Amino acid sequence: MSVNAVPAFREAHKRLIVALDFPCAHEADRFLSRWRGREKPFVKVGMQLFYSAGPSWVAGLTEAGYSVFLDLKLHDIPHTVAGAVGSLASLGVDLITLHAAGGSRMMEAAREAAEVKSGEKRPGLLAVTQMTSTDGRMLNDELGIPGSVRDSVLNLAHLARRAGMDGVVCSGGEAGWIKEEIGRELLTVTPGIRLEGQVKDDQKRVMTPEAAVNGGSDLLVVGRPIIRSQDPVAVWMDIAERIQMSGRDSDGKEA
Ligand SMILES: O=C(O)c1cc(=O)[nH]c(=O)n1[C@@H]1O[C@H](COP(=O)(O)O)[C@@H](O)[C@H]1O
Repeated sequence: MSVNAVPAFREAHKRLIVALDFPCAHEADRFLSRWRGREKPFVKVGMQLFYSAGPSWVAGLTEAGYSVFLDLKLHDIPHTVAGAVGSLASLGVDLITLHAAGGSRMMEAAREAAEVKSGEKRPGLLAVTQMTSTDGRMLNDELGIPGSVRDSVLNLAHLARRAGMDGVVCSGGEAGWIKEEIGRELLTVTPGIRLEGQVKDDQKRVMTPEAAVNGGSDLLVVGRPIIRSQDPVAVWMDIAERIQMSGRDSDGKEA
C-alpha cells in the first residue's frame, strides 16, 4: 500500500474503520462475531487491545481477511521506531500510526524500515498530527505551542508529507485544508466522529460522518458510537450509508 492507496478504500464500508477499543481478545472476538455472514468491517487495533491480545492475535485478524489499522502511535528515537515498524510490518496490517511530532528523521526511518521488511505490499504509514482530544487551550497553555490548532496540524502534515508518510490523522476540521494546501493524495484519516447530539466523551474536535467526508476526510475512525451501541452492526451500516450519501468520494471528486 502507498500514497496511491485511496482508491482501494473507495467503498463506503472500507472508509469506515471500527476502533476495537476492548480490553481483551475475547471481547473483541465476541464483538466481531456479530458480522458473521457479512462483509468484514475495517478494524483498528489500538494500544489497549494490542498490549493484551498481542501481535499473534493481530496476525490472525489479517490472515482471516480483515483490513487492519494498527494504531500504536509510535514516538521514539529514529532507530527504535524503525525497529518497531520492522517488527509490525510482518503482521500484514494495512496501516500503522506514528506521531509526526517525532520529527522528519524518525518518520523517514520508519518508512525505510517498512519498505525493507515488507517490500511491495508495505503497510501505509500515518502520521498523527494534533490529536482530536486537543483543543486550542491545551495546545497553547499546556503544550506551549503557539498559534491555532489548524496551523499546528498543517505544519505537522507538511512535515509528514516531506518525510514520505502516506497519510495523516487529523480532525474533520483540518482535512480539507490539508487536501488543498498539501495535496489530495495524502490520505486523511479522521477520528472524533459523532452522530448529531451524541456525547463527545474525551474528544474535542468532533464532526458528523457527513461533515467529515464532505470536508475532505478519506477514512473515518469510529469507536464508542459503534462499540457501545446496542446494535453495532446497524450503526456501522448507518454510518457507511451516510458516507455513501455524502457528496464527495475518496478521490475528492463530487459523487
Ligand atoms: O490515531 C487515532 O486513531 C486517533 C487519533 C486521534 O487524534 N484521536 C483519536 O480519537 N484516535 C483514536 O480514534 C478512536 C476514537 O474513538 P471514539 O472517540 O470512541 O470514537 C480511539 O481509538 C482513539 O485512540
